[in-house]
This record gives sequence, structure tokens and C-alpha cells, in this order.
Amino acid sequence: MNFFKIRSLSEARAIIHDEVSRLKLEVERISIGACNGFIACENVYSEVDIPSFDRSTVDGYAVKIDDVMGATESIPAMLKLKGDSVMGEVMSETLQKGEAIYVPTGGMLPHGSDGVVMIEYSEQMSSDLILIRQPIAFGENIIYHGDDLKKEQLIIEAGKRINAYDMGLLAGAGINAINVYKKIKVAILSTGDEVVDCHLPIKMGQIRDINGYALMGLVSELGGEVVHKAIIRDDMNALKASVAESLEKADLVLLSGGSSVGTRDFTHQVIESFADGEILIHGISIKPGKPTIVGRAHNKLIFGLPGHPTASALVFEILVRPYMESVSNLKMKSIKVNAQITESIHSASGKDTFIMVNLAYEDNVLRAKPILGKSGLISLMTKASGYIHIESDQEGLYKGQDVNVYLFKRGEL
Ligand SMILES: Nc1nc2c(c(=O)[nH]1)N[C@H]1C(S)=C(S)[C@@H](COP(=O)(O)OP(=O)(O)OC[C@H]3O[C@@H](n4cnc5c(N)ncnc54)[C@H](O)[C@@H]3O)O[C@H]1N2
Ligand code: MOO
Repeated sequence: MNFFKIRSLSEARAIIHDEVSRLKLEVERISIGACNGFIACENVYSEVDIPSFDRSTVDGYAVKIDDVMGATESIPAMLKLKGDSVMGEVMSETLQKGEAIYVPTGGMLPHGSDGVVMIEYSEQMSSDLILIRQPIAFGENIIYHGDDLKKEQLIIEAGKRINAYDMGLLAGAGINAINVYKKIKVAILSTGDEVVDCHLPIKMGQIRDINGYALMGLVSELGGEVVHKAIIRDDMNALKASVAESLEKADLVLLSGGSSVGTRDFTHQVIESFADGEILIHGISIKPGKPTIVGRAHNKLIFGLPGHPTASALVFEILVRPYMESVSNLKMKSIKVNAQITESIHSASGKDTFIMVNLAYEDNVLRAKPILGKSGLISLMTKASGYIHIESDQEGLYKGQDVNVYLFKRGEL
């Protein structure tokens, strides 16, 4: 078998980016109760002001602020009580000078009022007389129409991953369905004679399928749908059959293990065995993750991720994630924070090196503590807040140096 034609990280990223346009996600209309986690494929604007009327935020009396200016406990303002605003109903009265109208929390304000005094600062003297014992400022305790959302304002931008609050705002605007991209369908194949699913008994020398489940989590975090998951033994025919099945069911195939050049590493051969199979990348000058394979068959990308769990997860972060984000036009940003590295780190020049770090404040300074260990350990990932990227032309980092930490937590535009 050929050894790797090693690519630089930037070459690899460019090759993968060129593949993005091959995958066109279909669009579907989905009710807002079911849209959490989907990615909006078009801008959604409000057709109304929310709220559509001026409303009180407290139980109290709608007044003209000039009428209660200077009111105190001992010298209250005396106002004529003109009536009540009723929840859910139109209030058509106009408040005149020297008048007050009772408004419950959320009730519609009368025209002409410019503040609401809370009920506890009032005393009703008779059916039409009220004392107010506190002054208020202009607009106090009022939500004006359009404060939450104005007519024609953007509610959801195309490429936004819809979250719970978006669902609430859409509902508030009376929008009950929106157009989203269908989820990217992903197949996850864990290869290796030694790999056993987590519910089965395990023998000495075997290991559990860590990568399959970690990748499932990463895919669903990104709004993808795992349509097929399997563990495949190191056998060329079994792997070919499983990849063929995956290409039928999914838009994207993720394999873990078998990416290196050992006698039982078949990923490369399997991709090439399809009539239209093509290896785009085999080997990237990154650490961890050097033996990564990227290929294509049936017009779909196949990522052969390294078997070592941290290498597989990291390669997902730096290559698969950007691919999935671009395909669905997802406007997500990797959040990076600046921190001081707590120890010197050597890195091999000529390779882009990724180090997991844990963030903590020490003496009010954010410090990044490297989590050192072999890439075969998944616990490196669970302990880490994020990673630092030492570029290929850097020799390493010295203790106390400022570094960018890319957080595993994502933000959205
Ligand atoms: N001669 C060379 N050997 C290796 C090189 C190299 O450049 N030359 N690269 C090393 C690096 S770096 C990595 S990473 C691994 C990648 O190996 P493979 O992708 O071929 O993966 P396997 O050999 O199948 O497995 C490696 C390791 O990971 C464990 N593994 C595999 N799948 C899973 C899973 N689903 N869950 C948990 N752990 C898994 C497997 O048992 C092995 O221990 O190659 C090096 N070798
Ligand atoms: O990808 Mo390998 O884990 O660099 O060790």
C-alpha cells in the first residue's frame, strides 16, 4: 500500500472546502414545535409588532406622570379613578389629566398614560378616588408595542440553528412553521476486530466503541442526524459492504480506525474499490490526526478518522465540523478566548499541533493548563475546555505566553 502523501492543514482544509458544493441539502417546512436544532434556510421576518399594544408590567394604576410628580407617603397625589383595564380586552379609554385607570400585569394601557404606579403605593379611598404615594418616571412599568420585536424585523437569520428562545419568539410573532434544511444524514462506522459495543461483554484485549458514540454526540450537536451506526471487523469485504450501505443511507460517512498503514487498515482500499472512489487526502501534517483519510464515492465524502479517540474527536473538530457547518450554511462561530499557558510546550515544527487545555482563573488571570497525554485517551477531551493550535511554523510555546484557546462550546451569530 502507498504511504501517505502528506498534506498541510491548509491544503486539507481547501480540498474539503471544494467538496462543500457537491452536497445540496433539501429544504423542508417544519412546525415550530419541532424545529429546535434545525438550521433555518432563509431569513424569517416578523409581520407584526410584539407586543401589539402598550402593556403594563405590574398590577397598578395607569397615570400621567405629571399628576404624581412629588407625591409622597404624607402628601399623596389624589386622582379620579376612571375604571379598569380588563386582561385580553381592548382598553379604549383615553386618560385625562388628574385621572387613573387600574391595569393588571400585562393589561392594555389607556391612551394618554405614560407610567404605571404599583398598587402597593396607592390607597383606594372610594369607588372613584385613589391616593398615589410615589412619583414615577416616564415609561416606568410599561412595555411599549414593538419593544420585543418590530414589524419587518429579522427574527431568524438564514443559517441560524434554531434554539428554544427562537421558538418562543416565532410563536410570539404568530409564525407556526418555517423552512429549514433537512438534517445532514451521517453514517458512523467504527472499524476494528477489537472494538465492542458498550452493551456487550468484553474480553481481555478488546476495547469499547468510544469513537462511535463520541462522534454520534458531535454530529447531533451540529444538527446532523445519525442514520446508520455499526462496528465493522477488519475485513475488506465487510468494510466495503458497510460503506456501500452507508453511502445509500447517508450524505456523509465517518469511519474511525483503519486509517493508518497497518496490514489491517482497509479504509484507503475500500474507498478506492468503488468505481467512482477517489482518495482526496491521506495523511495531514497535524498532531494528533496525521493518518486521516478523506475520500469520495458516489459523490459523497468519506472521512477516515484515526482510531485513537482524541485524534478522532480533534479531527472532527477541525475538519468535519467546518465541512458540516458550510454545507448547511450554519452561522456558528468557534469561540476563542485569550489565556496564559501554564507551562512551556515543545512542538515539532512543520506540523500543526493541537493541545487540549483546561481553563481556570488564577489571581484573576485566565490560565490554560495543558492536558498532556496520549491521543488514545478520550479523557483528554472530557477534561478539556478547548484546545490551542500551535501553527506549523511555530517551534512551541513558553510558559506565561498568551495563547488563543478554541472552546468546545460554540456560539452563534
Ligand atoms: N507505522 C505507523 N503506525 C501508526 C502511525 C503512523 O504514522 N505509522 N500513526 C499512528 C497514529 S498517529 C494513529 S492516530 C493511529 C491511527 O490508527 P488507525 O486509524 O489505523 O486506527 P486503528 O489502528 O484501527 O486504531 C488505533 C487505536 O485506536 C483504537 N480504536 C480504534 N477504534 C476505536 C473506537 N471506535 N473506540 C475506541 N478506540 C478505538 C484502537 O484499538 C487502537 O488502539 O495509528 C498510529 N500508528
Ligand atoms: O492521530 Mo495519532 O493520535 O496523532 O496519535
